[in-house]
Parts: sequence; C-alpha cells; structure tokens
Amino acid sequence: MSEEQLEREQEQRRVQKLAVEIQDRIDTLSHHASKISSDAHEIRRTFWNDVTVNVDEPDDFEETFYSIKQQADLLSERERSEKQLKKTIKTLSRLKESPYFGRVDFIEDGESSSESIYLGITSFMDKEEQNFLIYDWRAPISSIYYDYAPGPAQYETPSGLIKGEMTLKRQFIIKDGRIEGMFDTGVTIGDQLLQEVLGNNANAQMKTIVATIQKEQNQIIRNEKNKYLIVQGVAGSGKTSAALQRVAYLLYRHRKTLSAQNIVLFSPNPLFNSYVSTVLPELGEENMQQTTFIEYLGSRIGRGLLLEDSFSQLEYLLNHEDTSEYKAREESIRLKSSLAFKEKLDDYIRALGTEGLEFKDISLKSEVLLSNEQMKEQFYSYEKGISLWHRMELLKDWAVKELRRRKRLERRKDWVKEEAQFLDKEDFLEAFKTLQNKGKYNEDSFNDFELEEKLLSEIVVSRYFKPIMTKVKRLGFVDYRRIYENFLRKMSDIYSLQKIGQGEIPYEDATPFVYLKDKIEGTVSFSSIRHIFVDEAQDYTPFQFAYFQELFPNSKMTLLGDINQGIFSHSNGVESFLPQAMEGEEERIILTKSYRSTRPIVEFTKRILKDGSHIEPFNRDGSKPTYTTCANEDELDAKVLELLKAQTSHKTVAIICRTAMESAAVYAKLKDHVELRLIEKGTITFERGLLVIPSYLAKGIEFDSVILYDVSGYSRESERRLLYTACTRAMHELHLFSTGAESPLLKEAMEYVEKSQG
Ligand SMILES: Nc1ncnc2c1ncn2[C@@H]1O[C@H](COP(=O)(O)OP(=O)(O)OP(=O)(O)O)[C@@H](O)[C@H]1O
Repeated sequence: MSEEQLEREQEQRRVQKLAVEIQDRIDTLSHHASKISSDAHEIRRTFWNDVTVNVDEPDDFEETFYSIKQQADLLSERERSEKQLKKTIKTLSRLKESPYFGRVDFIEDGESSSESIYLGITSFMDKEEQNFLIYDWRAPISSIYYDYAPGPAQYETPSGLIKGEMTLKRQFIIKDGRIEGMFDTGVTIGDQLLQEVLGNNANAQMKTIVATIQKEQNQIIRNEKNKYLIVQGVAGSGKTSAALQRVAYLLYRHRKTLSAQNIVLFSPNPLFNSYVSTVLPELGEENMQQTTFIEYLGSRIGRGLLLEDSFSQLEYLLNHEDTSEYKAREESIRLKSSLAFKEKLDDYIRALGTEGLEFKDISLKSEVLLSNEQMKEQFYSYEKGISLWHRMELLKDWAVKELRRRKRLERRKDWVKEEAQFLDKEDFLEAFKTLQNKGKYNEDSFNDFELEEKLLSEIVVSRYFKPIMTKVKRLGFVDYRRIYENFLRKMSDIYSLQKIGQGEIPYEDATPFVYLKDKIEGTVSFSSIRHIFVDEAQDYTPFQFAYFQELFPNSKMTLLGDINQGIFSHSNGVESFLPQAMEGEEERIILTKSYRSTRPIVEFTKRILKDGSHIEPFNRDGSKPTYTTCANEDELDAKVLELLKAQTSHKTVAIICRTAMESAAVYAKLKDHVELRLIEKGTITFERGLLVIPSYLAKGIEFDSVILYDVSGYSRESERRLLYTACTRAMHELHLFSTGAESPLLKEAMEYVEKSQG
C-alpha cells in the first residue's frame, strides 16, 4: 500500500471514529431535548393550575401578575433551550455527514511538535472537553488555512499574534461519512478542490464556500477594523459569497453581543433574497434581515404617491431614447444622485426653518378646522432656534389641543343630533360601556335623557374626529408633496413635477423626498442595527449612501459592487461607490479573479468592457461562447428552441433579454414549445429549469447556461455594462444570438466566440 493510501485510510478511520462520537453527542442532546420538550408540554398543560388568579384587590392583582409572569418565563426559557438544542442537533447531524473540509498541521514557534487542526462548519470537542477534534472555520487559528500555503504562517488572536510553521495543508471532500477526495495543497491554494466545486451545476440557491475561501476573500470576511469596508470585485469574484460568510463570521465572533437581528442586507431584488437565503442556515446560523432599498422607500412614501422602482426607471432609459424629455430626465437622474444635489436640498431644508412649509387644511365635512395658513402662522411663531422636527412636535400638540376644543364645540351642533338618530344600537351600547369604564359618566349626575343625548353626540363626533386625530398624531397634515414640489420648481424640474402632479414619484426623486420627510419629522434611525451590507453597491447613488449613514448611525457598512456592472445611468464613476464622507475610515479591497465562469467565457466577457484587462479567469476549462447570426426573428426562435431542447445536462438555463418587454415577448413565443418560466420584477422565488429573465433582474445570480436572446439590441455605449452583466451570469456555457448587424459593443470580443450562421 502506498504512503498516500495509508494516509487516506488513517484519515478515513478518523472520520469514522468521529462519526461515532458525534452520534453519541446527538443522542445525549436528543434525550435532553425530549426531556425539555415534555417539561414545556407539561407547563403548557398545567399553566393555569399553577397560576393563582385573584384580581379583587390591588395586592392580589400584583400577585396574579407575578404568578403568570413566572410561569410564562419558565415556559419561554424551556422553549428557548429546546430551540437551541434542536439547532445544535441539526448542525451536528450535518457535521456527522461531513465533519470537516480541511486540515493544517502547525508548529507554533517555541513548541517541539505540531498540532493537527481540522476545520469544519462548527467546532467539536472530545468528551472530556479537553481537545478540539474539529475547529470552527471562524476560529482565529483557522485563518491560516485560508491565508497561507505550507511554510511560515501566522494568525491573530485576541491576545496577540501567533507565529509558526505550517507543515501540512490538506483538503477533503467528505460525503455521507466517506472521504471522496483528499488533496495536499502546495502553493496554489485549493485549486483542485475549487475545480471540483466550480465544475458542479448551478443550484437554485447559492452555496457556502467555507472550504475554499480564497485569501483575498478571507480579508473581507474577517475585517473588523474599519467602519466602511468597500469591495470592488469583478463579476463572479465572490463578493456575495464573501459577504454571507462574513455575516456568519461576525455572528460567531460576537455571539454574545450580536444577533442576526442586528444585521441588514440590502439586496438588489426580492428574487436575490430567495437565492441567498440558504447559505447561513447551512452554516448553522440564522439569516440576517434582508430587504431591498425600494421596499424601504415604498414604506416611507406611503400610499399617496405611486413609487416608480429602479427597474421601471431603467426600462424607461432603455426604451425611450427617442423622446424629447429623455435627455432632460437622464440629466436629472444624474444630478439627483449627487452629493451636490443633497447640499441644495439641505439648503432648502434649512430655509424651511424660516418659511416655506406647507400644510394640508384639516377639515371636517368641508369645514376647515385648521387651515394651512393658521398652521404656518403657529409653526413660525415658535422660536427659530428650535429644530424643524421639534417645532413640528410642538405644532402637533397644539393642533391636537385645538381639535379637542373644536370637538367639544361640535357636539352641540344640529348635524350631530341628526346623525345620532341613525346610530346602531350596538354602537350605542359599546360606546356606553367604554365611557362608563373610563369613569366618564356618573349616572347620578344626569337624568336619563341628558345622559343619552350627550353620549350619542359624543359617539357621532368621535367617529369623525378619530381618523383626524390619528392623522394629526402621525404628522399627516404636513404637505410633504407640496414642499418637495416647491423645491423642484426652484430647480425648474419639469419632468418630475409633471409626474408628481399625476400622483407618481420617479425613482430618482424617491430618496430626496424621503430624506426631506425625515428631516421635517425628525430623522428615523435604526440604532439597533450594527452592520449593514449593501450588495450591488454600484447601483446606489452617493446621495443614497449619505442617507444610509444617517439611517444607520451605529452601523458598520460593507459595500460590495462592481463598477462595470453599474447598469443604472448614474453609476458612471468610482465616486458613486465611495462618497467623500467615508474617506479615512474605510478599507478598500479589490478582487480581480473571476470564479463563476469557465476561462473561455471570461476571456470573452472581459473584452466586452473597454478596460477589462485586469480581469483574471480562474483556470477552468469549457467550450468557447457561441455566436449565431440569424436572418430574422423566426429563425432565431427556432434556433433558440433547438438549443434549449439540447440543454439536458444543465439544471438552470436562462434566456436573458435586454428588457422586461422583450422577455415577455420571448416568453409568449416559446412557452408552448418548452417548459419555461418568466421572471419578472415581482418574482420572489428562484427555481431550477428553463427561464426567461430581463438582464437587470439576473444581477447577482448565475446559471449553468446562458442564452442571450438578441444581442443586436445592445448597441448604445450606455448598454455596454448591461451586456457585460448579462454575459457574466454564465457558469459553463454561453450562447449569443443575433438577427441584425454585429453589435459594436462586441467588436473586441468577437475573436473569442465560435461563430455560426443560422
Ligand atoms: N472561494 C470560492 N470557493 C468556491 N466557489 C467560489 C469561491 N468564490 C466564488 N465562488 C463561486 O463563484 C460564483 C460567483 O460568486 P458570487 O456570486 O459570490 O460572486 P459576485 O462577485 O457576487 O458576482 P457578481 O458580481 O457577478 O454577481 C459562485 O458560484 C460562488 O459559489
């Protein structure tokens, strides 16, 4: 038996021995869990028996309250432990199947023997709790596995730097308790294993990469020093992957103080949320909060205005070039993304301290109770030194008082008496009970008739005033829309004024509008959030980043993006990625190696860009992208169908179209011939199979094979990045189809395709 085989046998024996120990631990914990579960069940069953309920006297009431609380606390403590145990058991079961993926042997300086460190998704100790049989991949020592090849190595610990020598670095593929692959690594870290991993088919869900994290990715994952971590990484360089493993890392390192609730990921679209949702649970961690910025904007804008989303904005830019307003709008989008624009808005907000606020008249049945003018007068009567939002609070209190006074007066009016006659009996009884409970009416002090009349008027008036009061308390009387329109008027912004006039707010106005609203109301801030992650950061404007900083004042930020995938028109420079305000506190990491696509695909895609020479493919073989020229659309459809039917070895195949409009048309033409799914901006789950998707929704996602429907449609310079983004979604195969002339954007890249005629 060769030495290698011998080693492998030894390793296999270790895996088996470990599986037994893990199973023992699972059994013990399961036993414990079922005991807790039956305890909890028993508490639930006898909950009310063990509670002393007595509410006659205040003291008794207190006793009852504490008795209930005690039982409830006991129950929730049991439920928590049970949940925690079940989670641990689940992780251990996964560990049993595949206990680790790596091993390093390390001799610390000054020591005589080496220690073997086995790395897995969680740590596991021997029965005596003396030795780590598996180290968590996030433990300090584990970082040498990612950072070094055999030779001198070092790692940071809370108590200082540890130096030494790595004498062995081994990688494993272990499935169902069997070692399927074992590689000793030299200088190129994880090449063989990475080859294996990347060669697999795409899933509907993203995978974890803990076994093969690359050195520069590890820097992203473990960065703790900077407030802002900014990653510029080429398509497929592992930005999203690094971000997710970073979340897992942070949750592990700060488990006492940080929970998944304190972390927010801003995703490009809801589909992406579903795509990445399994990574953290696979690592035994809870998912962070996920949202899209548009979702947040929508919740702040409210129902009064219809919010255009970023995708519709892009559809506009892709489809309306011939219209007269196009240039003006494009310019306005650019302007509104800038910090200079924010300064203008800030000046305007400052000026609102002296004049310019607008309020909506507060009316009751077409009678104005408080007019815009009255409210303005009241507002501007307050001391000018008091902040806008503080004065707004004062105004609100004043308005509430005024309205209460009006309400009392209103009760005596004739219309109230008239309406009172039409009240339901139930309404009356209900209101009577409430008022009585509140102790407002003492039967002795009124005769029956007086009491009834007063009560009925109160009911009628309350019905009218309740919604008014609720609105006032939410500052619903501030006319944000008019205040913002006045600002747009100063800027002579005709397009946005017209849209807002029609009840729609263009995407470029949404952040400024919400920002203005926040400043008037008092900035909303999410102070419990400690980390925010912004994926596809190139699609956010400097204005939006500045806004993020105000929204999340206690948060570190990880921004991940690729300037070359900036497919919204404002993202045309590095400054959109790095607002000035962040300078000095940030670390910038640049990733140039692309792991997603095969080498021939990367050789092609990098040449779509004007300056893609820095993009480096991971060395994985595959066939050249194909480029098929068809005489017309019918022929193109036939060719695409033929290709789709031949793609049986792939799990996910996407036809990527330029716009949503084109996607819908292609879907309609092909759906009766093959099983297809159309992805639209509202789609929230991503499944395997054949799908049609607009280019900008495919952002961040990958497919085994990608078909670009008609590349002759991409002709403008502004579409170069869109085309690049679409092509870089392909992992193993890329096919381009065209009906017309060759796109000028592909001029440099055509050398790297296999051409054919339809
Ligand atoms: N270290 C790694 N080990 C294994 N796979 C990796 C590694 N890094 C990246 N990958 C794989 O490469 C692909 C691209 O990764 P990911 O989606 O994180 O890149 P990205 O930079 O966010 O891409 P894009 O900007 O194009 O959306 C994924 O399939 C991911 O699993």
